[in-house]
Amino acid sequence: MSRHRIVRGMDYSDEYDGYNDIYGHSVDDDCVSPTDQQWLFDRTGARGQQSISAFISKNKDIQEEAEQGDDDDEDEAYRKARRDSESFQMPELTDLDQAKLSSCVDEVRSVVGDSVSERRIVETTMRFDYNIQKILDEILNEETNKIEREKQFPKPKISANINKVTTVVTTPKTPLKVTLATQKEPKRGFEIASPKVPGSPVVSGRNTPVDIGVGGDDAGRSATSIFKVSKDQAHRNAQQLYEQERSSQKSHMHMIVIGHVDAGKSTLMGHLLYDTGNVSQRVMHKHEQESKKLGKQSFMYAWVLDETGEERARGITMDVGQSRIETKSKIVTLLDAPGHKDFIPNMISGATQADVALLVVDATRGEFESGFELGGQTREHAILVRSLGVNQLGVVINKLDTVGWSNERFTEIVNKLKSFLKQAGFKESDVSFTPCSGLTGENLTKPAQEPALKAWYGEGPHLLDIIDHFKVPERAIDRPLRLSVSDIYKGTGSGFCISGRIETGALCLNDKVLVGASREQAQVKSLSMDELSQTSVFAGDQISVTLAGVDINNITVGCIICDPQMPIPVTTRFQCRIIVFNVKVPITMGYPVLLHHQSLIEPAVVCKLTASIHKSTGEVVKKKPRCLGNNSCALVELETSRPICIERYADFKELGRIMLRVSGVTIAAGMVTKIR
Ligand SMILES: Nc1nc2c(ncn2[C@@H]2O[C@H](COP(=O)(O)OP(=O)(O)OP(=O)(O)O)[C@@H](O)[C@H]2O)c(=O)[nH]1
Repeated sequence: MSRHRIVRGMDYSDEYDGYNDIYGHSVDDDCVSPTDQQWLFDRTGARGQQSISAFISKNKDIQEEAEQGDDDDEDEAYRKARRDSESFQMPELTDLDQAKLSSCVDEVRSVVGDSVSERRIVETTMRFDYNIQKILDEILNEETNKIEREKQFPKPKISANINKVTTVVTTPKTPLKVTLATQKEPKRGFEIASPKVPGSPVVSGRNTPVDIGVGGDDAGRSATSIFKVSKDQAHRNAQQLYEQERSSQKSHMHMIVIGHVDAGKSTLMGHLLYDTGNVSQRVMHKHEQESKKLGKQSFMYAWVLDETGEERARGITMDVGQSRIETKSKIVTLLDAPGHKDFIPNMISGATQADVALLVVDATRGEFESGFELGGQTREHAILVRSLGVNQLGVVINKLDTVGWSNERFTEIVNKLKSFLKQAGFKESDVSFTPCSGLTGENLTKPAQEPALKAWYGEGPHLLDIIDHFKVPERAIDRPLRLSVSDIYKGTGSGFCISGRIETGALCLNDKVLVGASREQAQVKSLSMDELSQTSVFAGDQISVTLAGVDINNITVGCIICDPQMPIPVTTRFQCRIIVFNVKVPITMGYPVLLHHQSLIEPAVVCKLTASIHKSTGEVVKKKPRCLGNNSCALVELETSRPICIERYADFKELGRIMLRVSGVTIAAGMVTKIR
């Protein structure tokens, strides 16, 4: 079973088999961590590092490579290019005037859109001393006059024969008749069903949002008549395009690396990147010298992915680090997740992008136990990734050097994990176990060299083999576009950029899309993947997009960008089937939670307990229960304070999964069954 499957024409009851597979078994109560530990965690005085000093003394300094290129020159060239492209000088203003100017520019833009240059708006604003009424009258009158002039004196068009000047009458653009007084507030798609919604995003007015209703399982599924897209976009055969563009390339996969804090995830990935030639000797030498200066040489490989000063100073990963490696058969993007429980929201956001996962456990005596049995993150991470649809798992029994490469310790850990992972919903055939040491590099990219390990493991698969043997999930390319936004930032040119993962469908340059719950229309101005520009991107790709024609305030992390011909439902209320993991207080009606859906984190309340259901059979055990306790399974309704984009699990598995958290603890995971 894959995370991205084509569900059109599928028997949904079959799909729910997978669901029972995940949630049909109980999970021990201590799967989530206690919440009352200190926020600031410092592991630099980490425990159980018996062989680090031995490693450091054995590990020869990495030789510095000859300097390659000059970063400073590149920076200067970049800065110069930026200066050249920004030749228009903004007036020098006080902070107050600057704020007044920005608000006037926004206001004018909301009426005239992109048809008038920034320079003209700024100059007119200065001329009319921030009087928005006068500025708009001036700009709109000028626009109308321009169009009238063009009507009377159409521009001559030079024909192929340069001696003969042909006059071509151009169709004038519709005059901009809008004035501030008559300007109607554009209707927001989500206002219909949610009149009481507070703090809804502003709509820019550059492109009126599509008014296609909110809520209901078919909400907004037929906007074709309202929103026109190009013929190419309307009739595109995405699967064919994918085969044309990608058939000669290696398949691409995203792998998240999870596990309890300090299990050695970053060190393992850093060393793997170094051994596969993805980190130069020069960079590694720099990390080694700098970490040595701070007395943290054991973190030198972790520094490859832990890039921020705070991460390095505290010796923990805080956000998901990204890098890529190439194996024999595929290209793999590595997502190094933070292990500490305070950063689980970041880990969840990373896991939503993953196709497969690598669970790293520390074999050191006492350390495996605290990560697995005593409320650590080993269990919670495994359950979270499974709940998010990841079903292939590689388990790395790491730091085996600290137990003298003991076969008994390896087998003991494998046995404990095997039964737990089965309960969590992983099939035995989809899970593999491998012994490693991220610090010494043992069994990472070549078969075991250490005699004590070789004695019982022989030529068993090394970590790179395990990664290479993951099956690439089938991508739902021929389904409508769904792009989940994980980041928003200002690009270098016009418009702004978002990054995220294409969950289903395809996206091409100049395509029209609908954005988030406001369903504002936008156009794709550029597409890139791994900093290389693209003309088309497909399900499974992690991409950056420059959008035009939409207000940046209407895009939020976690919102979904979708196909205008087949928009995603927008709602504030939906039903889902959940399994409750571990709650201190039983769930009752009105229970407040934080809803996690893709990268979205949104406050919500459990507004109805519809029924308690049997975990394995799905039969209703009790209608309208009063409360839900640990390990129970139920149908509940959730209500969010603002409208969100969501899909039923039966329609789009990728967008029909949710997670509920309270006070930093994951209390339930579920699947959307109905949209109200
Ligand atoms: N002996 C030994 N120590 C290791 C090994 N791998 C990592 N370490 C040490 O374990 C400590 C934590 O390593 P990290 O790689 O930062 O652990 P992490 O799992 O990425 O930590 P978080 O991302 O913050 O959860 C460091 O001091 C490493 O040097 C190993 O294979 N053997």
